[in-house]
Parts: sequence; C-alpha cells; structure tokens
Amino acid sequence: MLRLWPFVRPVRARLLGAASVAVVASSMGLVMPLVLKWIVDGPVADRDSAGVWLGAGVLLAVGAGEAVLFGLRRWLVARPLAGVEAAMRSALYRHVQRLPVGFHDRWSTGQLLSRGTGDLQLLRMFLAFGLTFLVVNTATIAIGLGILLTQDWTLGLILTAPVLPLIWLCAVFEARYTRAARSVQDQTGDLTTVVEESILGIRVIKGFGRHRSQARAFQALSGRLAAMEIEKARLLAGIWLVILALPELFLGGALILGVIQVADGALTAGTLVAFMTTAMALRWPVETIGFLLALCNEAATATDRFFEVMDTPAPPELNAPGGGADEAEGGEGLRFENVTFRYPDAPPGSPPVLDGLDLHVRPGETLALVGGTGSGKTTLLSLVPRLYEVTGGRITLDGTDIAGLTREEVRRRVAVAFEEPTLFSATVRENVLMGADTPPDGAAPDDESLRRALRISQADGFVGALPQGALTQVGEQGLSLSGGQRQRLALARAVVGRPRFLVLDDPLSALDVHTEARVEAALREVLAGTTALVVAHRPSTVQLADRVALLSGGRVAALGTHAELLAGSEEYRYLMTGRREGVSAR
Ligand SMILES: Nc1ncnc2c1ncn2[C@@H]1O[C@H](COP(=O)(O)OP(=O)(O)OP(=O)(O)O)[C@@H](O)[C@H]1O
Repeated sequence: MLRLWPFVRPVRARLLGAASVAVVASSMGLVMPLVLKWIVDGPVADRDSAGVWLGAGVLLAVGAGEAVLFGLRRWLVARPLAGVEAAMRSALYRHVQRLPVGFHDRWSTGQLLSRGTGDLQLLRMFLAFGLTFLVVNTATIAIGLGILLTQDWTLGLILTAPVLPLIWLCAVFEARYTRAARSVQDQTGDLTTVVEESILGIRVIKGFGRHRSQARAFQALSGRLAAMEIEKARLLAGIWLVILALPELFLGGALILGVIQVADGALTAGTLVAFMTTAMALRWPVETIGFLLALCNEAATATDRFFEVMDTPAPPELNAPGGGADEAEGGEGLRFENVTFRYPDAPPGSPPVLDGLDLHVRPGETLALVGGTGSGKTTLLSLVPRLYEVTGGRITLDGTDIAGLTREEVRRRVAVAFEEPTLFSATVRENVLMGADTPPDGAAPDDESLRRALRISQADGFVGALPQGALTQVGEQGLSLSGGQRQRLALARAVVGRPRFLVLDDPLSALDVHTEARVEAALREVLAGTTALVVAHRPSTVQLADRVALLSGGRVAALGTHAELLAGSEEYRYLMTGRREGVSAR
C-alpha cells in the first residue's frame, strides 16, 4: 500500500491534520472519566450541588468539543480524498487507453470496470476513515491503557492481559480474510463481465430464448459471490466475537476486584468509577479494530488489483525521436517485408498467422486482400496502424519502417475502418471527425471535410434525415442505426482526414449492392490519391482495387489483377465464385 504514496502525497498535510485532530478528539473522550472521578469523589461526596452543576457543564463542553473536532476531521479529508480517487481513476483510464490491443484481448471488461470503480471507492474509504482510525484508535488505546495503569496498576494489568493473544488472533484472521477479500473482489469483476456481455448480447439471448438459462447461470455466479461474502462475514464475526468477549471478561474480573478493594477501603469509589468509565471509553476503539483490519485488508487487495493493471507495461510513447515526418513524401507506398506474426496469447507450438509475408502496395494503388476465413487478413491490417507489433520482418510507409515512427505519426498517416463499426455515444459529427486531425485550439471545426466524407460514404442522405442532422446523438446512448448506416459512418471517419494510407476491413459488407456501387464510385475519388489496402470478400468490392493479393498459409499466394487471379488461381476462383473450374473473367 506504500505504492499509493504518489497519489496521497499531495494531500498528506490534510491527512496528517485530520489524524491529529481525531487523536485530540478521541483523547477528549478519555478526559470525561477523569471529570467523573472528580465529581464522584468531590462534589457528590461533599453534597455540593453547585460543584455537580459545574462538573456537568465541563462534561458538556468536553463532549461538544469532541463532536466539533470529529466534524473538522471529516471536513479536512472529504474533498481532498475525492480528488485522490479521481486522480487514481484518471491514471488507470489513461494507462488502459495506452495499453496495447493484446492486453485487451486478455483482460475482461468487467475486471477493468470493477477495478476502476468499486476498488477505488474502497481505497478512498480506507484513506478517509480506515487509515485515520487505525492511527487514532491505536493512539487512544495506548493513552487509555496508560491512564488505567496510573489509576490502579493491578486493575490496569488485568485489562492489559488480553492484548497479546488479541494481536496473535488478529494476525491469523488477517491472513484468512485477505484470501477471502481477494476472491470476492475478483468474482465481482467476473460478475460485471457477465452483466456487460449479456446486455450487449441481449438480442442473441432473446433470439435463442436463452434468457432463463442465462439468468440461471448468473444466479449461480452471484450465489458463489454471496457464499464468499458470507464466508467473509463469518470470519469477521469470529474475530469480532473474540475482540468483544475477551476484553469484556477481563473487565468483569477487574470490576469484581475493584469492588472488593473499595469495600476494603484500598480504593476510592471515584477512582473505580473513573477506571471503569475509561475502560468503557476504550471499548469503541477496541471493537472497531476488527472492522478496521477488514477494511485495511480489502484496501490492500484493491491496491494489488489496481497495480496489476498499472504495472502492465505500456509501449513507449516515442520509439525513435525525430523519426517521422514526411521525409519520403510521395515515396514508396506500403511495403511488407518478410513479415511474421504470432499472437502473444497463441497456444504454444501453433504456426504463426503470418509467416514471411512480402507485399508491396504501390503509392496511390488500391490493393484488395482476399483469403479464406481465418487466413489472417484482419491480422495483417491490424499491423499497419501498429495495433499489434510484428514478430519478425518489417513494414514500411513510404520507405520508413513503422517501428521507427511514433505511434501518433503512424496513426496520423494511416486511417482504418474495421468490419465491426464502432460508434461512440456522441453526435454523428463528433464520431466522424474523430478521424480528422484535432484542430488547434479555437480553430473552426471542419464542416467541409465532414460533408465530403459523408458524401463519399453515401451517408449524407440518411444523416440529413436524422432529427438533428449531423448533430444527432448516436451510439449506445443515442439513436440506433442500422448495420449499414453504422458501417458508412465508420467509413466516413476513415476518409475524413484525407489519409495517405487507408486500411479498410471489408468496409462495405453490410451494404446492399446498389448502395455499395454508389459508395465505390465515390470512394474511387478518394482512393485515386491514397495508398489503400482493402480486405474484400465479394467480387464487387474487389472491383475497387487495381490489384488483388491472395492470402493463404500466412503468405501472399498469388498477386495480380482480378482477371489474372480468376484465370490463374484455383483457390481465388473458388473464394470468389464458389467454383473450382476455370471461369472467364468479366
Ligand atoms: N486476438 C487474437 N488472439 C489470438 N489469436 C487470434 C486473435 N485474433 C485472431 N486470431 C487468430 O488468428 C487467425 C487469423 O485471424 P483473422 O481475424 O486475421 O482472420 P481473417 O482472415 O480476417 O478472417 P475473417 O475473414 O473470418 O474475418 C485465426 O486463426 C484466429 O483464430
């Protein structure tokens, strides 16, 4: 938990102030028994009613002072710690955004969500309350035991006796509770994933009438979580029982001994009252130790879970300072040289997806990539904007190795549109302009580029018919669009920045043939000046391209025009026409 220091550092003065105020407030609670002793042995014994009133007034003042100080403690930490939580959440979000796609392949959304919400809330609670009171209660117990020992050392020793066994029991409890807390927090993440997936996949669940079995599966998972929570509660109840009962037994023993001493005249009644009230005042700090230890454990687990994500190394922002720029303007196009790629989480021994692949897309050329399902087309495309890093070989943009360019530079030159179009909860305009360079502060938003991009992707018609045109909110919290409409907006996003390189993964798969033909006609205008690599499944999409590459066995198995490949490659013919015998290319 010491690793939280960089986040806590900015508020250290406030935290220290709050802890000091709380120690003073708690100690004021311990002054009360001393005032009581004075009242019993003094004014009560002397039947001095004015003295009793005075004593009562002092008690009231001490109580009010304690309340004000506890309020001050809360005021001191509430706002700064909300800031600490926000800063940690931002750091986590920033890091998750920077982590490579390979990380997101491995991690479930629910685990990331629960770490960014529940775990951080727990940490704030611990810092605001748990940490302070661990310090305050320890100090209060130490001061209280000191007072008890000075009032009557024999009775004091009896009350101090259970301290050592309690410490040992707490250590045993902590080890067990940590395991349970970790399991509960991990299972909460898994449950979040199930909720997220079933909401995203609600159409499939309903379509296959699986809502009952899905609900049963969810119930089983949440039942396991509940059982773990009960296990946690059982552990907490056990330690609480011991923490409550053991001191209570010794307190009873001290009371019997004290009464005997008072009867023998060895102790004043006031001292016994003060002793017992001090001991009672220590009950709350002792009782809460169990709860605080539990909170401390959960916070430690939350810290571990937070740093598990934060410790995953993100790729450096800059690989080669100064490498970049448009030094080879109008250069060599896009070149794959002996590219090999294997997914980081691929089963050991499995062949690489791409194996020594060579391909050259000439400047201004549009090259269609065709291949059987699972042949690695999407994988090859993902390597160009460096969503994954090549395992071997290199990829060059206009002669510059992309490994030597900053990711920012690569992504400025290369625009992408994937088959699964993702729209964010924002306006159409914001979704599309994500693909353009961010204008410098204060610059006018580029409406002309937006109109052009919407026209090329044939989206201007339906966007114009939306309730607020391009300013209509779409995405999860907005208007639902059809698959083809979403695909066209994703295509608009890819072309809006007039990129030099365009990488499209079957961008027209959801369109009807007429719309596809119109998009293709408009796309030709963009593709004329752009070097493009386009995954194609249908002959109509292939028509867009100058040449076609057939991907098979992790390499380019054939390269040529559509007609050449139809005539010369059986596999290509089969993919495009479903027939193996020769066909005449039209
Ligand atoms: N994130 C991943 N981790 C591990 N293996 C993956 C990952 N993504 C894809 N693969 C594997 O890599 C191979 C190539 O997948 P890819 O998606 O590139 O094929 P594709 O040619 O685009 O297929 P399709 O035409 O069906 O979209 C497949 O065997 C697939 O199982």
